[in-house]
Amino acid sequence: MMNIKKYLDSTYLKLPSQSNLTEEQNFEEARKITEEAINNHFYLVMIRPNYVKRIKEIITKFGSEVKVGTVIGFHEGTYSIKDKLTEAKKAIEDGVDELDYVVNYEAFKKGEIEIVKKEFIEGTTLGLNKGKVVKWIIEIAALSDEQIQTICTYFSSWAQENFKPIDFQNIFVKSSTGFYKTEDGKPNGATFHAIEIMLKYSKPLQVKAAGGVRTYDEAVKMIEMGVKRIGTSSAKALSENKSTNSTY
Ligand SMILES: O=C[C@H](O)COP(=O)(O)O
Repeated sequence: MMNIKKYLDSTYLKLPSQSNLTEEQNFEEARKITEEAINNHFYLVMIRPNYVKRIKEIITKFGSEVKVGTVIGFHEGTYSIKDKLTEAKKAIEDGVDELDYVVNYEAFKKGEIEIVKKEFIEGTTLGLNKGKVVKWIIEIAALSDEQIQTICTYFSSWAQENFKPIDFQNIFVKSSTGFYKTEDGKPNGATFHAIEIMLKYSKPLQVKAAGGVRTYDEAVKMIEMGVKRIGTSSAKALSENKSTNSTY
């Protein structure tokens, strides 16, 4: 059995309104997955920006090596570049280790490539200069295969033009937010088909599969394909080789 724990970004991104909880009860859910990540040695916990400071303190208090990641511009990605950078800077001040930006994929689909290029370069530069890992969520369920190929190709070439080869291990293209609303029945998260395209065209960057990964076997297959990180709200079940139906 493969030990998948070091690939897992254990995720809790619901807002209180999405889980019918008070703010403190919602934070409690984030705290629970953090303790679970610490006890099970997962790689990272992925939580909303306003929880970063307190979650980092908990991890530090435990003396654990679990990293803290947060989402920027979540979940539609349409925030301005300025707002994304402001949110990212605050998360860095609060002690975050990894920044998962949502790409302005609506701008990309409208052909406004300069917006996407600017946010990719500025957002990545901010993170790398502070020693952070940076990921760009492209929201594959909103894109055609051709669009996935194109955006991954852009990221690959912008990265090679603007950053050093040593940085490529710290820049990821990530599949999904897990929150995108699709037509009935269509998956809103990572599919093997889309991951294959991402792996092929994002090189030399890394790929993170997130959204709808619900079984150990799916996770292992993606890792064997070349994915370097799995984002999932079912980390514990996956690590124990149990499948789950839990969804956002
Ligand atoms: O970053 C997004 C989540 O990791 C994916 O969510 P999910 O596992 O609940 O579908």
